[in-house]
Amino acid sequence: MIEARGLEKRYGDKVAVHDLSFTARPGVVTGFLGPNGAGKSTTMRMILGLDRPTRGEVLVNGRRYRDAAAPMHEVGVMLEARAIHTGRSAAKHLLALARTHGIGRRRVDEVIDLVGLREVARKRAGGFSLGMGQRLGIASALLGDPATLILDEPVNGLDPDGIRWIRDLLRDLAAQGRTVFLSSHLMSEMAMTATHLVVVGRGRLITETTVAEVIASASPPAVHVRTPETSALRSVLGGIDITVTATSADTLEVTGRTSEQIGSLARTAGIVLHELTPRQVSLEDAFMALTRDAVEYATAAT
Ligand SMILES: Nc1ncnc2c1ncn2[C@@H]1O[C@H](COP(=O)(O)OP(=O)(O)OP(=O)(O)O)[C@@H](O)[C@H]1O
Repeated sequence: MIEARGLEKRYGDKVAVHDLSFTARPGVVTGFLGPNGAGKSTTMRMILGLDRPTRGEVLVNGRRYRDAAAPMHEVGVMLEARAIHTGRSAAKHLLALARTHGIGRRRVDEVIDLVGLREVARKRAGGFSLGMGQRLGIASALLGDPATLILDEPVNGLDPDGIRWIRDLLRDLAAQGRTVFLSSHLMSEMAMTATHLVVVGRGRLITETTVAEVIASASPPAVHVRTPETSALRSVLGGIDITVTATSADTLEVTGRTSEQIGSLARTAGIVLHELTPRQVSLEDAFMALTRDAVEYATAAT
């Protein structure tokens, strides 16, 4: 469990984080989402005691991280994925880390298998691809079998296979009752891994919500319709709760009716349809709308 209460961080005149309160609970993957410069890294550093809050506090499993007796067993950390410049093999790197924390060789083997690095475990980690480096970073975070995981941009630069792998792994870890907290500035990536969201903009909390709620509150999905009879279709698609926009001579974007409803209406009126496609809500758009509002609010308030 991670609990931030009234967190604030100033660098001189610059307020990087302002009165930030949120909770990341065990058993769920919580995404920490915000555009560049929103204060995510600063908040993560404060969670880990690497930066001292100007005001407020943040507790991990009920106490300050720096007061933890065995930090690696409490919190697994991967801060911003960076290339690992090490001449050591992945296995040796993990073993060295394990030794300094009183963790046995068997656990090293376990995490190597868990992150799928068995085949390259004896190769020099310095030559790893970004994806392999991410896996090694996650293996290091998992070494102490921690109750809480904090990962900064873990999906950054991964290919679709890597994203799926990390999503499944993080969901499994949460299902085991762990707290999983990860940051990203990309809503679409976050929607694939997290279920809960803490959204920040300009150092302030915008909302604590769920991915499902963001999708539901986004502007209603449109249906893309292609027909040689646009004016006939327009006339049967009347109603105050419906909007029909022509996007070309033979295509319409319709909101307020499902594709099933449009198809049935067209059939009843004997109108030929060449295409009928429900559009996915753009999560990136929903996120932009959320953060844009906060920026406007901040501007209006000052
Ligand atoms: N040491 C520092 N001194 C002065 N300003 C800082 C310092 N660290 C961060 N900031 C500022 O605080 C704000 C928040 O930065 P932070 O790196 O926490 O954001 P972020 O959400 O992690 O962004 P990104 O996704 O780009 O890493 C930014 O405006 C940044 O320029």
